[in-house]
Amino acid sequence: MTEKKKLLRSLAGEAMDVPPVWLMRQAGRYLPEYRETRAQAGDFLSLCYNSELAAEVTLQPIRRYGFDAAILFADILLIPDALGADLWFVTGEGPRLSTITGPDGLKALKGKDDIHDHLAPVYETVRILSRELPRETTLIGFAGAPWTVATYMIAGRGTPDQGPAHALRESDPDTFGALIELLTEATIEYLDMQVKAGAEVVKIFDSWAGSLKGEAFDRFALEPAKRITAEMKRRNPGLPVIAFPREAGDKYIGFAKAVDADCVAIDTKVAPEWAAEHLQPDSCVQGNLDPKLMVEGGQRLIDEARHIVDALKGGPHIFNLGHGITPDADPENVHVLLEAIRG
Ligand SMILES: Cc1c2[nH]c(c1CCC(=O)O)Cc1[nH]c(c(CCC(=O)O)c1C)Cc1[nH]c(c(CCC(=O)O)c1C)Cc1[nH]c(c(C)c1CCC(=O)O)C2
Repeated sequence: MTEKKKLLRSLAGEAMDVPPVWLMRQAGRYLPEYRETRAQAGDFLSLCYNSELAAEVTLQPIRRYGFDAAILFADILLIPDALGADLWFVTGEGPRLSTITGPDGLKALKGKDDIHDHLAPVYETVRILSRELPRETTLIGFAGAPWTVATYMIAGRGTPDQGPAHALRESDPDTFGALIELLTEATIEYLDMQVKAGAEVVKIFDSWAGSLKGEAFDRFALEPAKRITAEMKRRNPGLPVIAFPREAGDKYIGFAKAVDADCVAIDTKVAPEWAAEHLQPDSCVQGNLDPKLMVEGGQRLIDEARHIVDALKGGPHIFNLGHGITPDADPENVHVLLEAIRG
């Protein structure tokens, strides 16, 4: 009999003394082997669309550290790229896109079913990974949530307060609503292809969910996540879903249940004890070490990692960071972290 993978056991609701662990952005610039493979690909986007090399960088942190999960190497902004927006990355600054400021910009985009030729290399990356990953490692597929992706499509770049997206939401609710609708539908098609190619879990990254308040949060963060999850589970019965409405604050309460997600990922602002009390009764909780500690290292890293494990060990928990590991993290500190968690 084959043992169920550890990450899948947590997602199914099992509490464990030693939780499964993986890190957001575990394949990335803090690893010298990543920087080398990216240079070989040319640049970040070429790496995302080079299936062999994208699979290689996905596997690098698995070989080095033996994480319980691998996350497909890609980016949340490949969806706008596939829909026909222009996308490029400015080194040291971040993404740039053509902007959507009204109905014309929206009309110029492709339909939800016209994305697959463009995204075929991503599906191929997933197929390679499902062949090459160790038996015990779970393969996570992902997409950005419609709101977070829309914030980049509207502003044409990352913004501190998502101001342009909020402004369009107020001034042209039809265009804004239609963009969210298109992204919701395209995301379903995209994630479904990832699952058909071998992804065992999907995660929905809503990095800017926290800037939506009150009813706007329910309409543009919760509702799209709920629709995506429902359709993914209808098409793929038993598929586990991780939702990450980052910085949702009190809106974390009841989110997993309302969305029917198996797991909710929490950011660094959430106290793990609070998550144990308010979130774990509904679902598995993923998180939430401060990525700064991966730079700092030392006893604080060990103490904080153990604190999180202890606070959440009464229910299902996947150990992770509260946001992505940063390029200045020390690769040695990942060993320190794993030793603190696994002993
Ligand atoms: C908002 C967002 C993006 N991308 C993503 C999000 C949501 C999560 C979050 O809030 O961080 C998600 C993402 N981006 C990447 C992954 C791959 C999987 C993983 O290892 O976690 C995932 C899941 C690779 C990446 N995506 C990016 C890199 C760095 C690119 C490089 O190699 O230079 C990686 C490894 C680039 C990227 N991509 C994006 C930005 C704003 C940037 C620039 C900032 C930065 O440079 O860190 C958009």
